[in-house]
Amino acid sequence: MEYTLKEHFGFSTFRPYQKEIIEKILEGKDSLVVMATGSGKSLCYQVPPLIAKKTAIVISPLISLMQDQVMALKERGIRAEHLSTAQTNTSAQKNAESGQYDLLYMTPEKACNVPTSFWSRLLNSGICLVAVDEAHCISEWGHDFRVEYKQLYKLRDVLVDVPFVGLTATATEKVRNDIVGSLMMKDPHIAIGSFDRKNLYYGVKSINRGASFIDELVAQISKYVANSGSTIVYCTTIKDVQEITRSLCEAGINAGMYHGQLANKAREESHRSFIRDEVQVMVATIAFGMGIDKPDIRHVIHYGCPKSLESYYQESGRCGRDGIGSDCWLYFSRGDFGKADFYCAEASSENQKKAIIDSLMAAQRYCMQTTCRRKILLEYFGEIYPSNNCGNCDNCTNLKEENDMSREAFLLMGCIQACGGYWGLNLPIDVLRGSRAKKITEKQFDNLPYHGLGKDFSANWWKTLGFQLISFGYLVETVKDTYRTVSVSQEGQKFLRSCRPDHQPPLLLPMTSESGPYEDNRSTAGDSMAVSGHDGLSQAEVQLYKLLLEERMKLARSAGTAPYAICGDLALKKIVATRPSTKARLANIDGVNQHLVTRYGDQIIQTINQLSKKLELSLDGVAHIESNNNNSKPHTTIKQPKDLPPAKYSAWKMWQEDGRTAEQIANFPGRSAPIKVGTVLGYVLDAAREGCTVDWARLFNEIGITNEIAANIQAAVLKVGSKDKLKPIKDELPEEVEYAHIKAWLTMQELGMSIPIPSPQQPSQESIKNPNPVPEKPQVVVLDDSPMKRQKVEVPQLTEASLLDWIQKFQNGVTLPDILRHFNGSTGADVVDLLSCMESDFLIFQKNNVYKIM
Ligand SMILES: Nc1ncnc2c1ncn2[C@@H]1O[C@H](COP(=O)(O)OP(=O)(O)OP(=O)(O)O)[C@@H](O)[C@H]1O
Repeated sequence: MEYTLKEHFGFSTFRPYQKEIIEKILEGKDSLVVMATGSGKSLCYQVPPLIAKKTAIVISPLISLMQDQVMALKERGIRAEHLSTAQTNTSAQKNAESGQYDLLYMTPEKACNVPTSFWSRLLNSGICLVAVDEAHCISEWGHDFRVEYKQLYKLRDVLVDVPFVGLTATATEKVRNDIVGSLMMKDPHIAIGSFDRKNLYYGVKSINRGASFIDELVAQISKYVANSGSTIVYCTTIKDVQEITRSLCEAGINAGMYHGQLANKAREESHRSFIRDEVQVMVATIAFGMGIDKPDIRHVIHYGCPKSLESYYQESGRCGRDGIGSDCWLYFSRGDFGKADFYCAEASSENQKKAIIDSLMAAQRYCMQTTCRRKILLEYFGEIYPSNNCGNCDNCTNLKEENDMSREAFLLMGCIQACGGYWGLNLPIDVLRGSRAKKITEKQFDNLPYHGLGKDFSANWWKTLGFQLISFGYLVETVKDTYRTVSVSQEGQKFLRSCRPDHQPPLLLPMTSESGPYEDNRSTAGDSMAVSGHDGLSQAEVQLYKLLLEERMKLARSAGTAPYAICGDLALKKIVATRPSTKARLANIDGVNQHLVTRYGDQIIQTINQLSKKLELSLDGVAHIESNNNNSKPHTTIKQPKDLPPAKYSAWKMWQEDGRTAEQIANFPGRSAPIKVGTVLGYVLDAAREGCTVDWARLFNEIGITNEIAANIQAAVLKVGSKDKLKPIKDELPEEVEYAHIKAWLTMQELGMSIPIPSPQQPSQESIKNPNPVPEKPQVVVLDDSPMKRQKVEVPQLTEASLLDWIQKFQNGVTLPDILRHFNGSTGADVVDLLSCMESDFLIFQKNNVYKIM
């Protein structure tokens, strides 16, 4: 499975749930997969056909979505095709029948209407699964119900014993049950992942609609465009789409437009040019929806509040699907919340109407609350978020001023209590604002002492305060059927008891854009790059990245495909950070698949060589860029990490960014007294542990860690069996191996990186000093702590076949020291050279310093 993952997708590890789901499918079990957008669901049905060597049928709701997926799969060397009205290849169906595709995409209509003979023939060739993508379309409770999806159960009669897999990014329990029932799943394996999109930054801002805001938006988007990556601007009306597109184009930004009134052809063209990076910005209504399978969208902007949090989660979820930090900004104006009647026009029953209003209220609450946005979103979907501060939304990153709201809180809570505590927020607010509506006079709420005391503030202002008091626990919201009521909590009662009409104890609440202006210290434009920017790449590396983006664009154009299908942004950043000089090193980068190496490898290596020379960048460093998808924050940073003292940070900066040696830093003239070289090195290693990028190849070179030394340290660590104490390790090593070597090697290991072995073209210093360090005659060696523990081994001749043969014997792989010891009659450089060639030919691969057979 891991080999298939690396060969075709370029990744070396599975994401959470992927492996177990694939295993279940291969066992023939029906499965339901409910995982967030961008979490890697597709891989769960894309890997099994490559292992089982049988076709996977994928039911997908949109032709454009199928086309994009087929395009990307072909770029990974996978045989994929779609059967739909848009298919121009007349023999596709015949080819499919004879099992010529690994993945065959079909619309539900097509799947239900092809003749049974088609299925029989394909069954003969072999079908390993039927995947129903966007499976929530099956359910009338889902937000995209498609009646044709309901017919899919009929395939069960024909495809007996074929496992069915339902996949969706949003599904309530009702929807889940519908999927399982409708697809007649038998005791399915159910995998439900977290909905937290850790790499997304959520921000909200209240705006005044109009020309000046649009100017601001255009200025902000032009910064995004300059920094590469795609942007979607979602608007609530077609008029807004047209206006914003016009403003962007007038500012020279290449923007496309997508909405329901465009002709089909124009929509397809818009979609195509966005996918292929011919336009960087798409301004659209929500019609630009489910079919967007582009992994490198860096910004999703909502101009106007969406009608529900479900829609917001879906639409903002198109952002950063490749796991790189990306931004979701929502700009709302007060008018957005007055659209309930407009949305309710679609409702056919009273219940539906209530549900629509409720959804809009939830979106309004999301906009107005001052607590963690991620928590609000996740808890809305029933997931418990364990912290009150995610550190990646505006409310958690902005220092907001606090206001004493004691009097206003006293009025609102007092009024809610006086009205009985069984209304929503609207009625008590109307009472405070002095309304004499029938509902109020009938209940004689106009006689309450609170009546009219709050007319200085708008209803929205009071609502914001109400939401804040809910989020701080002074009010509680209760949902019964579809009604929400708000009452005073125990905490609120305590506050009320301590109040007198002329005096209330202080109650500090953060200022909101409604309760008073606040400065967003991570303002919408420039600073957002701090999250979605270039992850600790140096200036020269950013330049290299931009040049490689252009090269990727050229490759994509000549191949008639999308740039992301050639190579994802994250893998490209890793290429930039490592600057591989050989195809083997390129192949070893996470995200680089065999097809990419075989097809474009030479060209990429040549380009990197040329551009790196021009930008004075060294080759063969170690990448330290991570996606933000697995809980972890990006490792690389150019800002000072919180836990790194300034002295260490400045030593690291001088070493890594200014290119000084540890010795130069130790004796830097600006210092009051010189410090030890070892101390500087220790600082650099501490900085690496705190997430700062370190050019390990340079460090190893500077302190003299050769291939041999690295191999010796690894062997000593294995022998000692612990990395906690340095002395026992040092005692196992030759005199010339220093503590500094051991510390550097261990730190690199701790950070999960591979040894920067000098490339074959650049022989290690060791091999220059001592060109033939090993005895010429084969000899007998005794290995004490390696996969071949206590075996006597005849030292064999080093050839590709003998090396392959030998590695093959060890299921858990072998380390470089193991190989060096086994092929003791060959020089280290020869072994490394051969290993590199075999890696670039995808015969073997390296993970955590262990070589395994592909
Ligand atoms: N094991 C992995 N390691 C690294 N990246 C991965 C892995 N699995 C998937 N990805 C990447 O994650 C991104 C999102 O994957 P995918 O398209 O499968 O998500 P999804 O869950 O199907 O999203 P959606 O709900 O939008 O369809 C892709 O760029 C994919 O290449």
